[in-house]
Amino acid sequence: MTPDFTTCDFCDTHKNNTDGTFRVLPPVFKDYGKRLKFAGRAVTIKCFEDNSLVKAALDTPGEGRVLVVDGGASLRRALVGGNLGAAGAKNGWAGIVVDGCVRDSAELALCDLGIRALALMPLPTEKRNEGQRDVVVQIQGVTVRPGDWLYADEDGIVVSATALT
Ligand SMILES: O=C([O-])CC(=O)C(=O)O
Repeated sequence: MTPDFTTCDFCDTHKNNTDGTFRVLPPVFKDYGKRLKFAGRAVTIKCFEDNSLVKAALDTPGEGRVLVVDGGASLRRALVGGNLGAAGAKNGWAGIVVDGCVRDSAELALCDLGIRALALMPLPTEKRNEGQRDVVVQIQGVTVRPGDWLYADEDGIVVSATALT
């Protein structure tokens, strides 16, 4: 089911927010998944050119949440590919937002969840089991905390400390 919201309406309502509870991600993310519009609470991962924790998360039930991956904006390795995308969809994740790269674009386009990332990169990571989960991350300089609400549609991606209606 497509969620019923628009990021533009949220921005109209919250554009004067000054306490940082409403945040807008920079418009640098491209869309690679089957769902353009998705929303859910954030689960965060911070990692660098190692997707061990991303795989571990997507292999567990997503319960409608969004996996937010602070990959340090690396353009050198792909943190999500076709297998991980398919696992995320099968396990009920609403979406994946990667401050970094993904690969297997043809397969990702068939995955029934949202996938946003900076770019495509065919090189995979080396899995060294390094990284952190459930920490405060910076996505393109914007803070995302575990449990924040993330809303993505054709116009952009916004993050809020509370559920938006
Ligand atoms: O396993 C990886 O590193 C990413 C990948 O290629 C996939 O998800 O298919």
